[in-house]
Amino acid sequence: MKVATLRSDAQTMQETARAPAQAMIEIDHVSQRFETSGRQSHLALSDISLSVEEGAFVSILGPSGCGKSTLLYIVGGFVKPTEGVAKVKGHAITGPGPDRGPVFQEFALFPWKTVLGNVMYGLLQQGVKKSEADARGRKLLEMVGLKGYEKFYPKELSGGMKQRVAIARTLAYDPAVLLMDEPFGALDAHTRTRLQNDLLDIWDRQRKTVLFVTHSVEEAVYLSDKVVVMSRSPGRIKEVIDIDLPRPRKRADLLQNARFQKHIVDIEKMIDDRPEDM
Ligand SMILES: Nc1ncnc2c1ncn2[C@@H]1O[C@H](COP(=O)(O)OP(=O)(O)OP(=O)(O)O)[C@@H](O)[C@H]1O
Repeated sequence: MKVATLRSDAQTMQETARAPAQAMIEIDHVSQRFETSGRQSHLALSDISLSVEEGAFVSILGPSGCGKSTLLYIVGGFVKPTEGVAKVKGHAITGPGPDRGPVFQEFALFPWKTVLGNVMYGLLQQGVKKSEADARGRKLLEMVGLKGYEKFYPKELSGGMKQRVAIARTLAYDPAVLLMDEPFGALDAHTRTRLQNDLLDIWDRQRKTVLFVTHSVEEAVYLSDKVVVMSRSPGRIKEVIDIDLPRPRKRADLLQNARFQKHIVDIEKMIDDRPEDM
Protein backbone atom coordinates (compact mmCIF):
# COMPACT_ATOMS: atom_id res chain seq x y z
CA MET A 1 0.00 0.00 0.00
CA LYS A 2 1.28 3.41 -0.91
CA VAL A 3 -0.13 6.71 0.19
CA ALA A 4 0.81 9.47 -2.20
CA THR A 5 0.45 13.17 -1.69
CA LEU A 6 -0.02 14.74 -5.06
CA ARG A 7 1.23 18.25 -5.59
CA SER A 8 3.03 20.21 -8.28
CA ASP A 9 5.80 22.69 -7.59
CA ALA A 10 3.88 25.47 -9.36
CA GLN A 11 0.88 24.68 -7.23
CA THR A 12 2.98 24.61 -4.10
CA MET A 13 4.08 28.19 -4.75
CA GLN A 14 0.53 29.33 -5.54
CA GLU A 15 -0.88 27.67 -2.48
CA THR A 16 1.74 29.12 -0.17
CA ALA A 17 0.57 32.53 -1.34
CA ARG A 18 -3.10 31.56 -0.91
CA ALA A 19 -4.81 29.20 1.51
CA PRO A 20 -3.15 25.97 2.59
CA ALA A 21 -3.70 23.09 0.14
CA GLN A 22 -6.27 20.46 0.94
CA ALA A 23 -6.87 17.04 -0.46
CA MET A 24 -9.60 17.20 -3.08
CA ILE A 25 -9.81 13.43 -3.42
CA GLU A 26 -8.88 10.89 -0.79
CA ILE A 27 -8.97 7.20 -1.52
CA ASP A 28 -8.49 5.32 1.69
CA HIS A 29 -7.77 1.57 1.67
CA VAL A 30 -10.23 0.95 -1.15
CA SER A 31 -10.76 -2.57 -2.49
CA GLN A 32 -13.27 -3.60 -5.11
CA ARG A 33 -14.55 -7.11 -5.59
CA PHE A 34 -17.01 -7.84 -8.37
CA GLU A 35 -19.45 -10.72 -8.07
CA THR A 36 -19.89 -12.20 -11.52
CA SER A 37 -22.35 -14.81 -12.73
CA GLY A 38 -20.09 -16.92 -14.95
CA ARG A 39 -16.95 -17.09 -12.78
CA GLN A 40 -15.77 -16.67 -9.21
CA SER A 41 -15.79 -13.20 -7.70
CA HIS A 42 -13.03 -11.01 -9.02
CA LEU A 43 -10.82 -8.71 -6.94
CA ALA A 44 -10.37 -5.73 -9.26
CA LEU A 45 -8.72 -3.32 -6.80
CA SER A 46 -6.77 -4.21 -3.70
CA ASP A 47 -6.11 -1.76 -0.86
CA ILE A 48 -5.71 1.44 -2.85
CA SER A 49 -4.84 4.61 -0.92
CA LEU A 50 -4.21 7.87 -2.71
CA SER A 51 -4.58 11.53 -1.91
CA VAL A 52 -4.97 14.04 -4.74
CA GLU A 53 -4.58 17.68 -3.87
CA GLU A 54 -6.82 20.42 -5.19
CA GLY A 55 -5.81 21.56 -8.67
CA ALA A 56 -3.48 18.64 -9.37
CA PHE A 57 -3.43 16.87 -12.74
CA VAL A 58 -2.94 13.18 -12.05
CA SER A 59 -2.80 10.39 -14.61
CA ILE A 60 -3.34 6.71 -13.98
CA LEU A 61 -1.43 4.18 -16.07
CA GLY A 62 -1.40 0.41 -15.92
CA PRO A 63 -2.06 -2.74 -17.91
CA SER A 64 -5.47 -3.49 -19.32
CA GLY A 65 -7.84 -4.78 -16.64
CA CYS A 66 -5.86 -3.45 -13.66
CA GLY A 67 -8.83 -1.44 -12.45
CA LYS A 68 -8.14 2.10 -13.71
CA SER A 69 -11.73 2.69 -14.87
CA THR A 70 -13.08 1.07 -11.73
CA LEU A 71 -11.10 3.55 -9.64
CA LEU A 72 -12.53 6.45 -11.65
CA TYR A 73 -16.03 5.03 -11.34
CA ILE A 74 -15.60 4.81 -7.56
CA VAL A 75 -14.53 8.48 -7.38
CA GLY A 76 -17.41 9.34 -9.72
CA GLY A 77 -19.79 7.64 -7.28
CA PHE A 78 -21.01 5.12 -9.88
CA VAL A 79 -19.49 2.15 -8.03
CA LYS A 80 -19.49 1.73 -4.26
CA PRO A 81 -16.24 0.14 -3.07
CA THR A 82 -16.56 -3.16 -1.27
CA GLU A 83 -13.95 -2.02 1.26
CA GLY A 84 -12.53 1.34 2.26
CA VAL A 85 -13.79 4.81 1.54
CA ALA A 86 -13.36 7.43 -1.18
CA LYS A 87 -13.89 11.06 -0.27
CA VAL A 88 -14.21 14.33 -2.13
CA LYS A 89 -13.41 17.48 -0.15
CA GLY A 90 -13.49 15.41 3.03
CA HIS A 91 -16.96 13.94 2.42
CA ALA A 92 -17.49 10.26 1.75
CA ILE A 93 -18.68 9.69 -1.80
CA THR A 94 -22.14 8.14 -1.80
CA GLY A 95 -23.09 8.72 -5.44
CA PRO A 96 -22.49 10.94 -8.44
CA GLY A 97 -22.55 14.69 -7.80
CA PRO A 98 -22.03 17.99 -9.61
CA ASP A 99 -18.63 18.42 -7.94
CA ARG A 100 -17.26 15.58 -10.13
CA GLY A 101 -17.54 15.71 -13.90
CA PRO A 102 -17.10 12.41 -15.75
CA VAL A 103 -15.82 12.38 -19.33
CA PHE A 104 -16.38 8.70 -20.08
CA GLN A 105 -16.83 7.15 -23.51
CA GLU A 106 -19.84 5.26 -22.16
CA PHE A 107 -21.63 8.57 -21.60
CA ALA A 108 -22.30 9.22 -25.27
CA LEU A 109 -23.74 12.46 -26.57
CA PHE A 110 -27.50 12.59 -27.16
CA PRO A 111 -27.75 12.04 -30.93
CA TRP A 112 -31.11 13.83 -31.17
CA LYS A 113 -29.80 17.02 -29.56
CA THR A 114 -27.65 19.64 -31.23
CA VAL A 115 -24.12 20.33 -30.02
CA LEU A 116 -25.41 23.29 -28.01
CA GLY A 117 -28.36 21.24 -26.77
CA ASN A 118 -25.98 18.58 -25.47
CA VAL A 119 -23.90 21.15 -23.59
CA MET A 120 -26.98 22.90 -22.17
CA TYR A 121 -28.67 19.68 -21.08
CA GLY A 122 -27.03 19.31 -17.65
CA LEU A 123 -27.51 22.98 -16.89
CA LEU A 124 -31.22 22.87 -17.69
CA GLN A 125 -31.52 19.74 -15.52
CA GLN A 126 -30.00 21.75 -12.69
CA GLY A 127 -32.65 24.43 -13.12
CA VAL A 128 -30.44 27.02 -14.80
CA LYS A 129 -32.56 29.45 -16.88
CA LYS A 130 -32.62 28.69 -20.59
CA SER A 131 -31.10 32.03 -21.59
CA GLU A 132 -28.23 31.57 -19.14
CA ALA A 133 -27.66 27.93 -20.14
CA ASP A 134 -27.60 29.06 -23.78
CA ALA A 135 -25.01 31.77 -23.08
CA ARG A 136 -22.82 29.49 -20.96
CA GLY A 137 -23.07 26.71 -23.53
CA ARG A 138 -21.97 29.00 -26.36
CA LYS A 139 -19.04 30.33 -24.33
CA LEU A 140 -17.87 26.81 -23.53
CA LEU A 141 -18.16 25.68 -27.12
CA GLU A 142 -15.97 28.62 -28.07
CA MET A 143 -13.48 27.59 -25.37
CA VAL A 144 -13.19 24.07 -26.77
CA GLY A 145 -12.83 25.38 -30.33
CA LEU A 146 -16.34 24.62 -31.59
CA LYS A 147 -17.70 28.11 -32.21
CA GLY A 148 -19.94 27.88 -35.27
CA TYR A 149 -20.94 24.26 -34.62
CA GLU A 150 -23.73 25.00 -32.13
CA LYS A 151 -26.51 23.74 -34.43
CA PHE A 152 -24.71 20.63 -35.69
CA TYR A 153 -25.79 17.18 -34.57
CA PRO A 154 -23.29 14.65 -33.12
CA LYS A 155 -23.42 12.45 -36.26
CA GLU A 156 -22.14 15.42 -38.28
CA LEU A 157 -18.99 15.72 -36.14
CA SER A 158 -15.59 14.00 -36.22
CA GLY A 159 -14.44 11.90 -33.24
CA GLY A 160 -12.29 14.75 -31.95
CA MET A 161 -15.16 17.21 -32.20
CA LYS A 162 -17.45 14.84 -30.31
CA GLN A 163 -14.86 14.62 -27.55
CA ARG A 164 -14.70 18.41 -27.42
CA VAL A 165 -18.49 18.52 -27.00
CA ALA A 166 -18.26 15.90 -24.25
CA ILE A 167 -15.65 18.00 -22.45
CA ALA A 168 -17.72 21.20 -22.85
CA ARG A 169 -20.81 19.36 -21.59
CA THR A 170 -18.93 18.35 -18.45
CA LEU A 171 -17.31 21.75 -17.94
CA ALA A 172 -20.76 23.39 -18.26
CA TYR A 173 -21.73 22.66 -14.68
CA ASP A 174 -18.30 23.64 -13.41
CA PRO A 175 -17.26 20.53 -11.48
CA ALA A 176 -14.26 20.86 -9.17
CA VAL A 177 -12.97 17.49 -10.38
CA LEU A 178 -12.72 16.16 -13.93
CA LEU A 179 -12.70 12.38 -14.27
CA MET A 180 -11.42 11.48 -17.71
CA ASP A 181 -11.31 7.85 -18.86
CA GLU A 182 -9.11 7.56 -21.97
CA PRO A 183 -10.79 10.61 -23.48
CA PHE A 184 -8.42 10.78 -26.44
CA GLY A 185 -7.83 7.05 -26.92
CA ALA A 186 -9.86 6.73 -30.12
CA LEU A 187 -8.41 9.79 -31.86
CA ASP A 188 -5.73 10.08 -34.53
CA ALA A 189 -2.33 11.34 -33.36
CA HIS A 190 -2.75 14.87 -34.68
CA THR A 191 -6.22 15.41 -33.17
CA ARG A 192 -5.04 13.84 -29.95
CA THR A 193 -2.15 16.31 -29.63
CA ARG A 194 -4.46 19.24 -30.32
CA LEU A 195 -6.95 18.10 -27.69
CA GLN A 196 -4.16 17.51 -25.16
CA ASN A 197 -2.98 21.09 -25.70
CA ASP A 198 -6.52 22.44 -25.43
CA LEU A 199 -7.09 20.48 -22.24
CA LEU A 200 -3.86 21.88 -20.76
CA ASP A 201 -4.99 25.42 -21.70
CA ILE A 202 -8.35 24.89 -20.00
CA TRP A 203 -6.66 23.37 -16.96
CA ASP A 204 -4.22 26.30 -16.78
CA ARG A 205 -7.13 28.71 -16.72
CA GLN A 206 -9.48 26.80 -14.43
CA ARG A 207 -7.13 24.65 -12.32
CA LYS A 208 -9.59 21.85 -11.83
CA THR A 209 -8.42 18.68 -10.18
CA VAL A 210 -8.06 16.11 -12.96
CA LEU A 211 -7.92 12.32 -12.70
CA PHE A 212 -6.99 11.08 -16.16
CA VAL A 213 -6.82 7.44 -17.26
CA THR A 214 -4.67 6.67 -20.27
CA HIS A 215 -2.67 3.90 -21.91
CA SER A 216 -0.13 6.36 -23.30
CA VAL A 217 2.95 6.93 -21.14
CA GLU A 218 3.90 9.97 -23.21
CA GLU A 219 0.44 11.51 -22.81
CA ALA A 220 0.53 10.92 -19.05
CA VAL A 221 3.97 12.52 -18.67
CA TYR A 222 3.10 15.44 -20.92
CA LEU A 223 -0.09 16.36 -19.07
CA SER A 224 0.47 15.45 -15.45
CA ASP A 225 1.88 16.64 -12.16
CA LYS A 226 1.89 13.04 -10.97
CA VAL A 227 1.64 9.69 -12.70
CA VAL A 228 0.20 6.75 -10.79
CA VAL A 229 1.40 3.39 -12.13
CA MET A 230 -0.83 0.46 -11.25
CA SER A 231 0.08 -3.20 -11.23
CA ARG A 232 -1.82 -6.01 -12.87
CA SER A 233 -4.92 -7.60 -11.36
CA PRO A 234 -5.73 -7.18 -8.58
CA GLY A 235 -4.97 -3.53 -9.19
CA ARG A 236 -2.58 -2.00 -6.69
CA ILE A 237 -0.60 1.21 -6.78
CA LYS A 238 2.88 0.27 -7.84
CA GLU A 239 4.49 3.70 -7.96
CA VAL A 240 3.62 7.41 -7.93
CA ILE A 241 6.00 9.54 -9.98
CA ASP A 242 6.42 13.32 -9.71
CA ILE A 243 6.61 14.92 -13.12
CA ASP A 244 8.99 17.78 -12.45
CA LEU A 245 8.64 19.54 -15.79
CA PRO A 246 7.97 23.28 -15.95
CA ARG A 247 4.59 24.66 -17.01
CA PRO A 248 3.17 25.88 -19.25
CA ARG A 249 4.33 22.93 -21.34
CA LYS A 250 4.82 22.91 -25.05
CA ARG A 251 5.00 19.49 -26.61
CA ALA A 252 7.50 20.52 -29.27
CA ASP A 253 9.90 21.79 -26.57
CA LEU A 254 9.40 18.75 -24.38
CA LEU A 255 10.29 16.37 -27.18
CA GLN A 256 13.82 17.82 -26.94
CA ASN A 257 13.79 17.73 -23.14
CA ALA A 258 15.99 15.03 -21.59
CA ARG A 259 13.92 14.89 -18.38
CA PHE A 260 10.71 14.36 -20.37
CA GLN A 261 12.33 11.48 -22.24
CA LYS A 262 13.77 10.03 -19.04
CA HIS A 263 10.36 10.04 -17.34
CA ILE A 264 8.90 8.17 -20.30
CA VAL A 265 11.69 5.58 -20.34
CA ASP A 266 11.56 5.12 -16.55
CA ILE A 267 7.79 4.66 -16.51
CA GLU A 268 7.84 2.32 -19.51
CA LYS A 269 10.46 0.23 -17.70
CA MET A 270 8.31 0.27 -14.60
CA ILE A 271 5.42 -1.10 -16.62
CA ASP A 272 7.56 -3.65 -18.48
CA ASP A 273 9.66 -4.65 -15.48
CA ARG A 274 8.85 -7.80 -13.60
CA PRO A 275 5.85 -8.82 -15.68
CA GLU A 276 4.73 -11.18 -12.93
CA ASP A 277 3.84 -8.04 -10.93
CA MET A 278 1.91 -6.38 -13.68
N1 LIG B 1 -19.24 -4.31 -13.36
C1 LIG B 1 -18.33 -5.25 -13.38
N2 LIG B 1 -18.64 -6.53 -13.08
C2 LIG B 1 -17.71 -7.49 -13.07
N3 LIG B 1 -16.41 -7.29 -13.32
C3 LIG B 1 -16.03 -6.05 -13.63
C4 LIG B 1 -16.96 -4.97 -13.69
N4 LIG B 1 -16.29 -3.82 -14.00
C5 LIG B 1 -15.00 -4.19 -14.17
N5 LIG B 1 -14.85 -5.52 -13.94
C6 LIG B 1 -13.59 -6.26 -13.98
O1 LIG B 1 -12.65 -5.56 -13.17
C7 LIG B 1 -11.37 -5.55 -13.75
C8 LIG B 1 -10.90 -4.11 -13.92
O2 LIG B 1 -11.67 -3.50 -14.94
P1 LIG B 1 -11.39 -2.00 -15.39
O3 LIG B 1 -12.30 -1.70 -16.53
O4 LIG B 1 -11.47 -1.12 -14.20
O5 LIG B 1 -9.88 -2.08 -15.89
P2 LIG B 1 -9.02 -1.03 -16.71
O6 LIG B 1 -7.68 -0.99 -16.08
O7 LIG B 1 -9.76 0.25 -16.84
O8 LIG B 1 -8.94 -1.76 -18.13
P3 LIG B 1 -8.68 -1.17 -19.60
O9 LIG B 1 -7.34 -0.52 -19.55
O10 LIG B 1 -8.70 -2.38 -20.47
O11 LIG B 1 -9.81 -0.21 -19.89
C9 LIG B 1 -11.50 -6.32 -15.06
O12 LIG B 1 -11.06 -7.64 -14.84
C10 LIG B 1 -12.98 -6.29 -15.37
O13 LIG B 1 -13.38 -7.45 -16.06
